[in-house]
Amino acid sequence: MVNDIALETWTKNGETTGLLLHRNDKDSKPLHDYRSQLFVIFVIFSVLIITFSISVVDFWSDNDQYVQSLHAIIKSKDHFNMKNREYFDQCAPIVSCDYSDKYRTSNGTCNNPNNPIWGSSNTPFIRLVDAHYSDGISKLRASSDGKPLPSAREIQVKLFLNKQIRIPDKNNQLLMQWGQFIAHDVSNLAIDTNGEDCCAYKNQHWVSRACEATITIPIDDPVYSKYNKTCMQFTRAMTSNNYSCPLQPLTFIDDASHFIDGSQIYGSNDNVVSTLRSFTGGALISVLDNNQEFCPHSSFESSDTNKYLYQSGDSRVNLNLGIALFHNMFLRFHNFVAFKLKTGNAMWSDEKLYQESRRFVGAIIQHITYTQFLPIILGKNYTEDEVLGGNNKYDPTVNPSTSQEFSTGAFRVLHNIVPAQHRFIDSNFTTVQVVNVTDWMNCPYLLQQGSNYDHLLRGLLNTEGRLSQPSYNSLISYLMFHSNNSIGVDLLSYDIQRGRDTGLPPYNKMRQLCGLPVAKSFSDLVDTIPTDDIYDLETLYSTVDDIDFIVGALLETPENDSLVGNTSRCIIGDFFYRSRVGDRFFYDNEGQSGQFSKYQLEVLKSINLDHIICATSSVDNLQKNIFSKVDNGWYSSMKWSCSQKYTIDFKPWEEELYD
Ligand code: HEM
Ligand SMILES: [Ca+2]
Repeated sequence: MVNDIALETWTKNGETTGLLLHRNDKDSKPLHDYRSQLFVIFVIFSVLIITFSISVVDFWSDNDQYVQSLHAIIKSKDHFNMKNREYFDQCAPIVSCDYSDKYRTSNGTCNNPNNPIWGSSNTPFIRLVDAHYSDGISKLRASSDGKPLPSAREIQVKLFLNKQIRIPDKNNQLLMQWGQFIAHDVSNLAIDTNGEDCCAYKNQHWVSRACEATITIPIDDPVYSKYNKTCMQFTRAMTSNNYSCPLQPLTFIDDASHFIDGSQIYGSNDNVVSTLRSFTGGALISVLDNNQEFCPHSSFESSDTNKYLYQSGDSRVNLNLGIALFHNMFLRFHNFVAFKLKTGNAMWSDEKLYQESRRFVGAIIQHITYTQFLPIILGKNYTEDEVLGGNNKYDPTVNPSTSQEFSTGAFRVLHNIVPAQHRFIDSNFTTVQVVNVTDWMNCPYLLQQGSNYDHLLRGLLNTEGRLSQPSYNSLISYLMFHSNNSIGVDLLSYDIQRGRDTGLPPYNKMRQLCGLPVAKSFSDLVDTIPTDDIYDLETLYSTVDDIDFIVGALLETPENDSLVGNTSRCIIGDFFYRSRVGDRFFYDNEGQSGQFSKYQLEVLKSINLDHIICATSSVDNLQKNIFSKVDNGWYSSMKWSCSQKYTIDFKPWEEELYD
């Protein structure tokens, strides 16, 4: 009996005295004799001891977890197999693979020999934590007391808007642009844009699924109230149902190949790939304008010359001028590499030149991301220890898929470094134009006029970035996708609402996953969030368990030399760790069919973003650290010229030499 109770008490982990008394009341016989009383005292005493030891165990296990490395928590072998099992059981396509092939497939299939569709396009984002919906299936999460959560825009207004810090960052705007470029390599969540004006139907009895989650704007909103707007257009994301795979709870599909493989340049499936290839000399199709090379134009509204859009491997190529610039830069770089490889290998076919150039470009994108970008985003030590740590052996048990928590949550925190404006800087270092980011969304033609391509690139290089902070810039906070005569939408409201749309777990759950103690009350958040913000959170949310992930993550004080707080760093670090170790074609993996030769690898490791800029633009002087802003006063001493420093040696690719 004692053992039974003790065992039950132990297994219930802390729910002790109540359980015991309840069981005694109900189950035990009246206590008549002294022996029985002694027995009760003994039991109570044991329970007290057990209770005490459990709290000690809890205390230590919390703290123990706290110091555990990220991988010990997330990398457990079965974790990912369990999470998306339904998809794999019911909907996964069957593919046939040739594992001796040296090149990646366009959609990312056949990377993992045991699970050939892991990380391929049109497969689900993986969940690190189970989906959180109020009905367990698809309805947006509610507060713990059952009431609706505060509106996403109300949170933006009360917690973030107008808290902009205008201290310039030591990093330049190019850093932000690399981040978005990589985001689009690994993550593309299709949105159900059915053309409906959802706010027009808001109060009707029935609304389409896409329109279920419009964002309520508070009546005293400092911006939207001037336009009498109380509802923000928002449509829900597509789910696996839209991909003929009905699953519950909702499961979301990544349209991009999850690997860092340049799929945003080349396309994530064979159809897109073939529309972008010229099929001569391994090159991609391009247009020449004023002696400069640009991405091909899509036929959309081509009658109006100013309204052309670029075509590339990712549908968001035209989203903003900076991302369009990067697509053009990498198109040029691919064609530059193909040309150089052809020069050294006259016999290579178009196919061979295309695949070798793509493999080269993909390797450089990984190299820049892991050695130049991540040390700034996550901090140098964290990147070295947690993301690059260990040997460079491929581990087929690691699932490389993009996580929902990374894509809809942690990586979006870096929307806080998106600047409101870009500068166009000419070769004399004079600013010739300043543009609002929000005035040139889905409208890239400015980039192609005169020397604007080089001017914007010089602007990104030589303009201080927006300091990482708990707010987004004021323009993307109400002018996203605006037209001439209408106000736009707010990116932070979208990020919060998208988190709810995709069933992201709340902030406290993410803390727990990352080894932080679960906050039992708002005041427990003090280890990661400044006190003033905790007070504000308390006025908005019913309990500490209700806080949206991105809201908590944005408020977290950045860790050491990183740009993000503890939980974002953990989730971003997890993704980039898995994306390296779980990618059979990772550029410096040893012992795999796609492995580069020793000399090729030496060259690849010596190349960085500087080389790409030098090879593809007329910018000819670059700061030693490409993502840092250098004062132009120090111009000559702080910069290296392209011809001195940034040539690329293609000799190790000349087959004749190494056959
Ligand atoms: C001018 C710069 C940028 C603009 C205008 C922009 C805009 C957007 C928009 C409109 C969305 C979709 C919102 C939704 O409907 O849910 C989005 C998604 C996203 N953004 Fe940005 N963004 C920018 C820069 C960045 C940067 C710097 C990062 C990270 C370093 C980033 C990471 C992401 C991620 C991970 C997603 C989700 C992608 C997906 O799965 O579809 N963005 N962004
Ligand atoms: Ca990719």
